[in-house]
Amino acid sequence: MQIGTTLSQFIIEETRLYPGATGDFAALLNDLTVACKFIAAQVQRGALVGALGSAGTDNVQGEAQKKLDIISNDAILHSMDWTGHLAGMVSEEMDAPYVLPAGIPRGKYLLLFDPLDGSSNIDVGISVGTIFSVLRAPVAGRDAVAADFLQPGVEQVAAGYALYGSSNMLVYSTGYGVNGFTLEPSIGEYVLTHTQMRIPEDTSEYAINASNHRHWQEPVRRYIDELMAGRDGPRGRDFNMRWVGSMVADVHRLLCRGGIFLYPFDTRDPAKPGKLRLLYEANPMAFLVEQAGGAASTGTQRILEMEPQSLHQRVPVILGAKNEVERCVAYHREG
Ligand SMILES: O=P(O)(O)OC[C@H]1O[C@](O)(COP(=O)(O)O)[C@@H](O)[C@@H]1O
Ligand SMILES: [Mg+2]
Ligand SMILES: [Mg+2]
Repeated sequence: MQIGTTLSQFIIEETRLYPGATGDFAALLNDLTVACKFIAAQVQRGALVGALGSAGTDNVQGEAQKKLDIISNDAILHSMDWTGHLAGMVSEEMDAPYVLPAGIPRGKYLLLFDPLDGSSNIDVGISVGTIFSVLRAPVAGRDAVAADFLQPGVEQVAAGYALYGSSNMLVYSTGYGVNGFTLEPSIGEYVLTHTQMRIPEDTSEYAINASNHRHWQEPVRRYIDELMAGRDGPRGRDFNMRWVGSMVADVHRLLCRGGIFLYPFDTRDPAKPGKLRLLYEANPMAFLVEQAGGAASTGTQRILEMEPQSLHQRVPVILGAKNEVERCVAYHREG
């Protein structure tokens, strides 16, 4: 019996594809996995270690924070802030860039993350995860400022997520496809289990929070209504719906068996043109989906080409099976 390819081994071998690589990136990713294993352990122990429930505080976006939002945020900050590979970090749970400790060298990478995605699901035992994105610092060796993080998603050096579910997984891409690793608890290592994950161009499964139907714009309403009409409607076949409510789990399903996921523009709050955050959710997931052969759009623009305006900007998200995303985008063009 053999262990298989561990994530550390895979990262180091993949790094050799990049001429002149210093090993900083491999080290960065390895350090991040330590935090993910820690968070996975907290999620698994849940109520036993008092990790469930509300923290009694709000984040910068006015959302109630769960204890695990804060535990996860702190775990990532403190697994990463001593390494010298980073020039800065931003997170969904922090107003401004994290100030790295004094006396630590400033590196060449930026880390952006949603420490616990799907946190409203945490108290009821449903899959949650951590989403991350890595950018190059425009100026290496000094503290990053907020503007340094406002790079379009096409500039991502890597993106990925850890899924805390029925299995604990780590899925990531550096631009050479998407690979998935499962945490083998007996040795505490992520082991390669999902090689070159692909999203088929067509699908019969969609994911959307249908309770917002009345708030959607006409193109999305038309697209979803046609799916729901099934074989009696213009599509002439039936579609199935799945909605976990943790983006990380919904996107993982897409990468495992295909589908389309939508959190579209809606008219509930004019200040929020979408629910999901560009830097912490939309960009990393769009990167993975495109790397797996899918597409990712706001409905009117490729997500990865958006020029971010602010750290906590929200955007509409339509991603997954290429032909379905293109159809939905075409409906937006037709108005
Ligand atoms: O229940 P809603 O309002 O439709 O929102 C669901 C969406 O919100 C999110 O939970 C937002 O993530 P956070 O838990 O990190 O705030 C997504 O994962 C998910 O797709
Ligand atoms: Mg989230
Ligand atoms: Mg979150």
